Amino acid sequence: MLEFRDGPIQGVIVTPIRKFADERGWLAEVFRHDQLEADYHPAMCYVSVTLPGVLRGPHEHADQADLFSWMGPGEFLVTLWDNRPDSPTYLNRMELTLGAGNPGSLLVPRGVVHCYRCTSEEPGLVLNSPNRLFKGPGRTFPVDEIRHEADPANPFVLDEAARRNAAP
Ligand SMILES: Cc1cn([C@H]2C[C@H](O)[C@@H](COP(=O)(O)OP(=O)(O)O[C@H]3O[C@@H](C)C(=O)[C@@H](O)[C@H]3O)O2)c(=O)[nH]c1=O
Repeated sequence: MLEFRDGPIQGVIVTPIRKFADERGWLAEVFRHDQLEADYHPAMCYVSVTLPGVLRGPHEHADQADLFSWMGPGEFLVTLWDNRPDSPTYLNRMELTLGAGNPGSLLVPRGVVHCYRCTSEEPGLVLNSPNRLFKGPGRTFPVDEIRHEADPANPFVLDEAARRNAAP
């Protein structure tokens, strides 16, 4: 059984999202190539909405890095685990709260297992700007995903469930 400990994960980057608000509403930058290493420049972007209480993941990518942006509506609890045996932070776990109350983006390198749960009473929105195309050019390749959530006995699935059950 894997033993996790709380701590930073090498290569994970958390960046606050600054909202420029005025009488019309607000505007925020989501990513800039001058602030991202070239290997992490996004290849595409998609948006998803997650219903209250619902968990997406945990899973990881063999090659892709995800660049998530949470800016509301909604709030999320995000959990990451370093699953790279050659990493100095192997088996470290990070938890973050991101969304309308704490807008931010999160770079998740390959090999870092990740999941997020919508914790608000309203559905939550997230953008993802990964550095690879989903299913590759023309959607002709297999999906790059290791879906830990498919196995209820998986250590990442069990760790997420244990922490949620222990939460006040
Ligand atoms: C990710 C993705 C999915 N889809 C389609 C496939 C499927 O029919 C539908 C829902 O996709 P999924 O079930 O893979 O969605 P989901 O399980 O929410 O996948 C996401 O989970 C979070 C935790 C992540 O880390 C992301 O990288 C992403 O993999 O959308 C695309 O067309 N393009 C995409 O880029």
